[in-house]
Amino acid sequence: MGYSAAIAGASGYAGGELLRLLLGHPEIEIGTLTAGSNAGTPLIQHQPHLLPLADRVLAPTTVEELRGHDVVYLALPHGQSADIAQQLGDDVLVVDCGADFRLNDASAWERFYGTPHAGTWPYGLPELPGQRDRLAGARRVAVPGCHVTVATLALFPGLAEQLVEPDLTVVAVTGTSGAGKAPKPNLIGSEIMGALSPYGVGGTHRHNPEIVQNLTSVTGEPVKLSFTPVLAPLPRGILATCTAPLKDGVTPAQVRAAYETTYADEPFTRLLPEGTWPSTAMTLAANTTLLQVTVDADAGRMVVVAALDNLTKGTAGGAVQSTNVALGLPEETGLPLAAVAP
Ligand SMILES: NC(=O)C1=CN([C@@H]2O[C@H](COP(=O)(O)OP(=O)(O)OC[C@H]3O[C@@H](n4cnc5c(N)ncnc54)[C@H](OP(=O)(O)O)[C@@H]3O)[C@@H](O)[C@H]2O)C=CC1
Ligand SMILES: CC(=O)N[C@@H](CCC(=O)OP(=O)(O)O)C(=O)O
Repeated sequence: MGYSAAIAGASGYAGGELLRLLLGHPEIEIGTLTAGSNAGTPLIQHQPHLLPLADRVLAPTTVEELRGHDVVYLALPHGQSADIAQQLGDDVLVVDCGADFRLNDASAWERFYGTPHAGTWPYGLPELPGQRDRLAGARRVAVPGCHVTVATLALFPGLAEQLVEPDLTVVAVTGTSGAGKAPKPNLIGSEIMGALSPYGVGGTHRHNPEIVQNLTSVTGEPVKLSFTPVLAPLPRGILATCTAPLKDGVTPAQVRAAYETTYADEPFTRLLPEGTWPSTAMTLAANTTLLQVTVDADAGRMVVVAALDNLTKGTAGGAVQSTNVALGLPEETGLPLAAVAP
């Protein structure tokens, strides 16, 4: 094994998925695992699916515990990363699954998160144009939000190829693990089961500025976005339906060709054969984003449907993918392409 990795937040959902993936990574050895209030307890109590790590005990989340590794993954609540990262050397690769270092615009951060902006790190979405070069050799990586990954991958090819107007709608149906393990008032089992519930409606969700940032970086012009997340009674997965007005004269063949070309060589993002629509089940536990694109001629809009697993490509898989790029390893190392079915 070439590298050692510590995981802060190992008792949580993102930490658990990182561990599941790293157990299959041939170049990364799992080092210290830390938690907050659950420090001192066995990992297996919180992650009973991770039997190979049954002998591990969670340490407290301190810089001393995290030091001495080549890679440190932070899978902590927002706002916890800056202090730790500052105390880790510039030679350590720090990969933050939280939001703290994703946004360029301090005023957007303050508006949506309500705290002072900590800064901006290289953004962990290798599929974005030019991003692999920015991630190669990086020692700090900000992993995107899960809704942001799916919406960005669904929309940027149409925008980059100037096929659609930058006036976008995204409706993303999401599983509950996106909200983390900590109890939440809108995540009471008997109220979630059997219900679909919108939240963060009307441009208020904190992923709005992040999606806009990514898509603006591709178009170079302002982007208008209406984003609506919808909570669904399933543990993991996001299915996003994304639309944009077609520019005059653009044909369905041009739209399909743009997506085929953009994703032809991408290891994890695939345009499905015509007529096959993505579902969350097709991406379960895989690091994939599956897409289908069509044109609604009557509405004059491009329609892209995209699915991913919020814990795999949407968090931990994306984090490992960017780790591979940053360390100069083959990008696919340790990352599953095959999902679980049925
Ligand atoms: N879930 C998802 O789909 C996605 C999550 N993310 C991001 O990943 C990060 C982790 O999310 P997730 O795993 O879902 O959250 P969880 O609530 O499931 O896990 C949070 C983890 O952080 C630890 N923790 C909480 N408070 C503290 C503290 N004060 N000091 C040290 N450790 C603490 C918890 O430890 P303990 O068990 O001891 O409380 C636990 O290990 C978040 O920033 C989230 O936004 C990003 C994209 C998608
Ligand atoms: C179901 C649910 O609540 N999902 C979360 C997605 C969290 C995520 O992607 O992570 P960050 O918080 O790190 O951005 C949400 O919509 O806020």
